[in-house]
Amino acid sequence: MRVRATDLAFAYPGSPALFQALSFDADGGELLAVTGPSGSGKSTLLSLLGGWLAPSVGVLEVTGVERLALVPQNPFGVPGRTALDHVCLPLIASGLTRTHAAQIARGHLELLKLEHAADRPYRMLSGGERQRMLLARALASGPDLLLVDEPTAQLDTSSAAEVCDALASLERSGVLVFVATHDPRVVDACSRVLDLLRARPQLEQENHAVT
Ligand SMILES: Nc1ncnc2c1ncn2[C@@H]1O[C@H](COP(=O)(O)OP(=O)(O)OP(=O)(O)O)[C@@H](O)[C@H]1O
Repeated sequence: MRVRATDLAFAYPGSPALFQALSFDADGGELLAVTGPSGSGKSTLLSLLGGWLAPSVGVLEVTGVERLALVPQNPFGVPGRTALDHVCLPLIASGLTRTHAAQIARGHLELLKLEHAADRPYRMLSGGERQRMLLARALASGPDLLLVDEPTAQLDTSSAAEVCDALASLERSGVLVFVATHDPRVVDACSRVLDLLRARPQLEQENHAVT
């Protein structure tokens, strides 16, 4: 699978462009951090990648993606259902038996270092465990492209570190992952960085003004 963006620009109707002249290529197995200050368009770029929005200018080619998964900024779970139940859900929905689904789900929980919490209800998971469980559930849906929005936004330092380790391990999954973040620890866990600050129209004008 492959994503190729050429000279992308995006503006919401009636608003100035959030970014422009944004070009990049990405392949399966890469983990890209989408960075930039609050309001620079990180979540908006994820929406473009997911096909929920179309670029205002430029071309965004997403090829070979049969399945897409999103871990949103404020994810939620069912308080009384276990971590294993949550991760099994997309597998059972795709037609697997409960036993087979549980076997595969435990593998995803193990990849994200959550095997100890498999049988714990969602309400008893820490913030970092919830975030990792939701990453495991996203992986269980078998995505080619995974979009993750601000995974450490509400976490303390040690939970954020666990999530960063989990994100780094996704590189081995072969999935193409985009992570919107302004957390430098998440950026460090990623293999590449797409900095929207560099594609900000206002900044470009300021640079022209200086030179
Ligand atoms: N549907 C919409 N219509 C109009 N403006 C929007 C819409 N969604 C977002 N915006 C605006 O676009 C800008 C970029 O929003 P976006 O959420 O993509 O930024 P972000 O970089 O992810 O921000 P944060 O780091 O705070 O989550 C913001 O000013 C936001 O208010």
